[in-house]
Amino acid sequence: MIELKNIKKSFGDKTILHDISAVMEAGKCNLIIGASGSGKTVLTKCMVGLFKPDQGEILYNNANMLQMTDDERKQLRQQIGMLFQGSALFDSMTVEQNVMFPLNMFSNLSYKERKKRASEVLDRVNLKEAHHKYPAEISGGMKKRVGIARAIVLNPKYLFCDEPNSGLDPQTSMLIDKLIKEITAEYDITTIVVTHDMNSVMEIGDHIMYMHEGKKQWEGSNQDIIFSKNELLNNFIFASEFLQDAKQMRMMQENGDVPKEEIKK
Ligand SMILES: Nc1ncnc2c1ncn2[C@@H]1O[C@H](COP(=O)(O)OP(=O)(O)OP(=O)(O)O)[C@@H](O)[C@H]1O
Repeated sequence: MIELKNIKKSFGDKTILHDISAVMEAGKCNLIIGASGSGKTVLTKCMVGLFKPDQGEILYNNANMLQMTDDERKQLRQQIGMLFQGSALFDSMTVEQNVMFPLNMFSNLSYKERKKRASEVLDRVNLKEAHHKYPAEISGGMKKRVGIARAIVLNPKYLFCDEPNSGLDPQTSMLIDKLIKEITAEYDITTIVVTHDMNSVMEIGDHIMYMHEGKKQWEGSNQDIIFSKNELLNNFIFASEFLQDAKQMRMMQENGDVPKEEIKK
């Protein structure tokens, strides 16, 4: 579990994060959603230690990251896996070499053990056949899978995914979402996903935090989100036809037929 307490962050005289408190639940997919510029990236960079908040606490299983020694922070960093936007693979390395990279850097395993571990995680993300291919030879969806394999190869307790569906077609996006959700539950990871994708919100959003202009405006589950009374959140999510349809279906199940113009109310 990760707990944020009263996080504030400014750049110069511009306040980016205003007093954010939230909980990222263990074994769940915790989504951070919000419009461009709302502070999602700055917040996640604070959470992984790339930015230092001006104020507040970031508790990883009750230990405040901001008060850790360098060694403690280094140890914590090794428990965090990251899936970057665009996958960020090394083009000059094969798929297998990309996945082995964190093991080469941070583990004491022998070459044979590292190869075995890379093979295990590549199998887990259904990339048995791609070990010796280069990133340029595989599809965007496969690159994301390699990125996921690399992010989990050190058995992290925490997984950060930045826009995991960017650049993917809807079907591949769904497969990547499903994989992230399965891995989160299987390995009991605290997963944080920054996304604009409303399909993901409904599919994998165990816990969702909505940010607007650097403030947390709402948090809840994908079961609650379509019935939220928060006007800013509603304007944001119901820009998506998909969620309007989801809400209509839910209301029809519960109350009988409801005309579409009623849904935004
Ligand atoms: N290093 C920085 N220095 C100064 N301002 C920054 C820095 N990083 C981000 N900002 C500002 O912080 C604000 C929030 O940016 P952030 O990247 O967190 O938004 P976001 O919600 O992640 O947007 P997007 O969905 O487009 O990625 C923006 O106004 C941005 O210009």
